[in-house]
Amino acid sequence: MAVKGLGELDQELDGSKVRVGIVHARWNKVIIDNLVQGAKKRLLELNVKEDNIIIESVPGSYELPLASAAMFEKHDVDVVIPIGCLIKGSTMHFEYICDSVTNALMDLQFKIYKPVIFGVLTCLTEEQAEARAGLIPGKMHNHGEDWGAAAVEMVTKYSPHLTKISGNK
Ligand SMILES: Nc1c(NC[C@H](O)[C@H](O)[C@H](O)CO)[nH]c(=O)[nH]c1=O
Ligand SMILES: CC(=O)[C@@H](O)COP(=O)(O)O
Repeated sequence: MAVKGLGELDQELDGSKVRVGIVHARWNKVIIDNLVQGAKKRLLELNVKEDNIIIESVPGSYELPLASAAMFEKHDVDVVIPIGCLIKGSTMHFEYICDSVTNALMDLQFKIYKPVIFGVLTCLTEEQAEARAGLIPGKMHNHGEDWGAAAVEMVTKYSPHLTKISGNK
């Protein structure tokens, strides 16, 4: 039995009223395309309406935090799934972007009290990224699917309980 993964849900999820923003980087496009497609597939399976899934792109993962913040205002979404794929090169570029993007996405949640999913792969090799995008048959599943499910779960379970602390309606 697989140890990794989201595990079983503890309640049924219905995304029929949930609006989701997906903002994805264009770096490492083959990986990104599959991750976005996996996230969208899972959202539709959880009854999110196609019209309520708004997808935009940015150049690279470094641009994801600001664009994620803007998605809430621009499209009035309940949750954003920023999707990126960072692959280690030969400089410290990878480490700085991994660290700053991760922190910025976490911080964003506590500025606006709305869920921001962590849809960023931080891989040491292209093969690691391909496996996590479900591109190597029999190896790993498409992690985009997990991010779609996490988005609906976070809105369903927690968004209604963040109104007092945030002042959001
Ligand atoms: N090396 C990767 C990048 N680099 C680009 C930056 O994210 C950014 O777009 C640029 O520095 C302009 O601000 N982005 C990825 O998403 N993945 C990488 O592996
Ligand atoms: C996008 C860059 O700035 C690039 O030079 C970083 O190089 P590397 O990915 O090999 O660390």
